[in-house]
Amino acid sequence: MGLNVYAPASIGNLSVGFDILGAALSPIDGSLLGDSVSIESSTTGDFSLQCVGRFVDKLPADPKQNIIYDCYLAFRKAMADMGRTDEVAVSMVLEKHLPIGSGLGSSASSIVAAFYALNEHYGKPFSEAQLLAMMGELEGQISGSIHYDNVAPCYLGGIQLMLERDGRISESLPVIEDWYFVSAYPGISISTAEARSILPNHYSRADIIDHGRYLGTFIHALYRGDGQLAAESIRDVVAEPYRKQLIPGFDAMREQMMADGALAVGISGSGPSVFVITDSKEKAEQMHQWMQANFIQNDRGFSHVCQIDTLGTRVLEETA
Ligand SMILES: Nc1ncnc2c1ncn2[C@@H]1O[C@H](COP(=O)(O)OP(=O)(O)OP(=O)(O)O)[C@@H](O)[C@H]1O
Ligand SMILES: N[C@@H](CCO)C(=O)O
Repeated sequence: MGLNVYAPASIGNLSVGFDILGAALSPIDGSLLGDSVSIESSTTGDFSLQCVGRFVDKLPADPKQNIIYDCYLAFRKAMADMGRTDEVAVSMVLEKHLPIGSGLGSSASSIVAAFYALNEHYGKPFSEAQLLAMMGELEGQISGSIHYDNVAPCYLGGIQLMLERDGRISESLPVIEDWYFVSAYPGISISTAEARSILPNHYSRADIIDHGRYLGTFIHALYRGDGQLAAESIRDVVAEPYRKQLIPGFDAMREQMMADGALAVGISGSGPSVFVITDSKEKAEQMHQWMQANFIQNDRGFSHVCQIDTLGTRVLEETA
């Protein structure tokens, strides 16, 4: 029996909770924005990985350099640690729909889809919390430090706040139902590790106070269902001032979106994708058109009108 698992794109940080907030995205036109992984028992007795999809060309040529293989090794080791050593190897297919270094949680999407598929295939040996811990570790291998703000929303859906306590890595926050997100990827790539390395090691007292106030107000406003206040609190003093120089046309885009009635504008994860929040579907469609005409740099770029994906990672198909 085989399975096909889909893991949605995500916005790390949400511009107000660096490394500790993230949201999963779902295009409102019903299309899928995320990687998927198919899995079945190997007929040769060896692990195999085949990669297909629009953004496959920038993946490492050797499947054993793909993060999916590291997920498989980590999963098998964890199973061996619980005494399961005689399991049959698997054949996996990765459909790579998220561009690498996009700010859409591309590696997270592959990692989460892979672990979820492995867990389903081997009869769910691990709990949600155990899987999330493994996902975070693998994401940390790629970007240089463990952060869950892509893997947690990608896996669990919704808006996630990282608690990072034993067994409670992440918890869901309330979602503002009438928020529309325009998510635009300009078509260039930014390495997460590099985008982290340009951030300051120290912040001023004023920045720390502002950051605490914006984040506290944001979470308070979500619990009150006050979308206006929540969106107004989306202000980034930690990353945007330093990272926006890596994104061509960022300031002009922000100015245009605010003039067009955006409630908030920010960098998606470590960029170069950006997100815009509005409470009007019509405005979101207009902003999406503007992004396509003005922000996207080449034919690899794209834009989508999305809402929060509350389902998270799921099985799309089971085959006999
Ligand atoms: N399945 C995979 N998906 C994405 N990246 C992979 C995968 N397998 C290996 N890699 C490697 O991992 C690195 C991912 O880099 P990085 O963390 O900057 O990108 P990302 O996770 O795609 O970024 P973002 O979260 O901004 O979308 C690249 O060097 C890429 O070649
Ligand atoms: N929180 C991470 C997300 C990376 O996608 C960062 O901004 O570096």
